[in-house]
Amino acid sequence: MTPQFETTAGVAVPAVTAEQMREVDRVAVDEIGLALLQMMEHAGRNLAEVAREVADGGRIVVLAGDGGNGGGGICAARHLANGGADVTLVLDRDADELTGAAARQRRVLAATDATIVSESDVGNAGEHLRDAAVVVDALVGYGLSGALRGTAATLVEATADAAHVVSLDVPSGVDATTGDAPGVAVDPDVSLTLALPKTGLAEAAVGDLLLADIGIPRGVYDTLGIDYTDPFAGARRVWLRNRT
Ligand SMILES: NC(=O)C1=CN([C@@H]2O[C@H](COP(=O)(O)OP(=O)(O)OC[C@H]3O[C@@H](n4cnc5c(N)ncnc54)[C@H](O)[C@@H]3O)[C@@H](O)[C@H]2O)[C@@H](O)CC1
Ligand SMILES: [K+]
Repeated sequence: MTPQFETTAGVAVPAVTAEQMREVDRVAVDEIGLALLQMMEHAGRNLAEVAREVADGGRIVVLAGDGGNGGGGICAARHLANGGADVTLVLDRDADELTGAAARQRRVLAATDATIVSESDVGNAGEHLRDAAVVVDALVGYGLSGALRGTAATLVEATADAAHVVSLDVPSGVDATTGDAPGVAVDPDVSLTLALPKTGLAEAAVGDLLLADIGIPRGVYDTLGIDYTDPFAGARRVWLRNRT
């Protein structure tokens, strides 16, 4: 039985596997014409607003990988810096290794006064996270393959002592479909998942669960035969709970 979620207003929200979400992404981009950067901007803006609320004026550290999840985190760092927050971006690889949308987001971030730490400067990962009011986890989302390894794993281990952790889409290290953690995984206070909740979020430790509207038109879900009712009612994001 596919786990179901619902909004606090009682609207049923279907959960999807990583594979199904990849299909949603593909149809949105290839068939409907929505650009990845458009969806990523909504992801990043929502993430920035959530992180800003939790930080309450304190320092924010964003951990970012090199995929769509990382791109959303780097975008959030821009919106946070634009709003005057004290933001540090810590990358799990060197900045010049970033590709695609994540590279584009990092290029734009350079026009803010955010501090950018590349993998080679990470050194003692805990150092960068020590006095953060909020750590944003944008290392890996539904693109996880196997147990977290390398700098991403090191950074995830350092989040254990963080005051507050907000994960983008899926806590890094958690399998979006099953909820299993093959290796280390983030144990967040809040997870901000995108467009539709993933089936694994019903099983994993996700903290409080928020669903963000990233502007996907219902025609994408209709094309894929996903029974979708708008859960947002005009809001940018809504709280979800497991549907018993
Ligand atoms: N419609 C959607 O669902 C959208 C999703 N977006 C984001 O895009 C994400 C999916 O993007 P991608 O497919 O690029 O994948 P991810 O960004 O989830 O993960 C890929 C990255 O994780 C790293 N990685 C994977 N397994 C690892 C492991 N075991 N150890 C260390 N590093 C590992 C890869 O090197 C790569 O850098 C979603 O989770 C979401 O955050 C947004 O960009 C906007 C649209
Ligand atoms: K994540």
